[in-house]
Amino acid sequence: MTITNDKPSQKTARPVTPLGILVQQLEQIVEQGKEEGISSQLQSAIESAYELGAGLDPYLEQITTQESEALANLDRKTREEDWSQSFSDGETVRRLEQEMLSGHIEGQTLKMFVHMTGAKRILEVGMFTGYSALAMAEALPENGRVVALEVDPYTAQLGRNCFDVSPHGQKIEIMVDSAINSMKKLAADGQTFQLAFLDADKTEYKDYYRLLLDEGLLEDGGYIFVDNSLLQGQAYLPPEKRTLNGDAIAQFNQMVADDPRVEQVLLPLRDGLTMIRKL
Ligand SMILES: C[S@@+](CC[C@H](N)C(=O)[O-])C[C@H]1O[C@@H](n2cnc3c(N)ncnc32)[C@H](O)[C@@H]1O
Repeated sequence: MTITNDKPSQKTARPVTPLGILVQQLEQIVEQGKEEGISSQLQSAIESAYELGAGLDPYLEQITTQESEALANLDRKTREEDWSQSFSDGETVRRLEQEMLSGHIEGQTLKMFVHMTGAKRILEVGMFTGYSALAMAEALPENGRVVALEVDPYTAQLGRNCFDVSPHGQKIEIMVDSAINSMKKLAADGQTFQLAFLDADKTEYKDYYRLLLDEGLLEDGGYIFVDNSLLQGQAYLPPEKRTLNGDAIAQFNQMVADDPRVEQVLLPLRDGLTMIRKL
């Protein structure tokens, strides 16, 4: 059995989703089985399990509407960047990595959600190089707006350069500051949003959620989409297997589940995407 992965972005990116991690582990078990000469029946069973898992993401990529040229360009620029060098050189204020980018499937999902909800004012918390911001902007009408929050000026500028070559880029306004500061400013200005996408500091998700619901940033009937709500499986793995971020996500998920002001569903897409509706 040959294990291949044709997509250049996936060759170098380390797995950051429960499925990606599971597939990597199965790949190691398949190889180990060959070395240790296990029974052909067991070898064949683990190869089938590997095949089932490994085929899913490439298939989703294949049958999902292809991304625009502007999104493909943004993805390429993000992968070309040497993020660890940029951090060592002091260009980025945070340690960033290409794996942070949401990408094709999640971008198309968010774009579809914007069409379905008819949202015109969107708040993105955690922009990075702007893949999700631009994907959502592509679904907005001309008078729609995405306010994208990002603490790192370098990545915000990289995103801005990519937005400027898209016909939808002018719908995106970037605020460079800590997300909490920006959200407080927006609330003080009386700004409201119909849709918010949370994707910044996992340990601050609870604060973003409270600011949206308690400070009036999210309109009644509005939606919050939350990325990484499975956090590589740590949300449901035993507490001793969780990192600080895993703990934060598990607590955040429970807080949302216990909140009678909303209804929600956690979609097992990529690293988990929770859809929350304010009642
Ligand atoms: C996972 S990435 C966002 C990915 C992006 N949504 C996409 O689709 O490509 C998280 C981003 O949030 C930013 N971030 C982290 N903590 C932040 C904070 N406290 N305030 C504002 N931005 C923050 C990071 O600099 C990083 O660029």
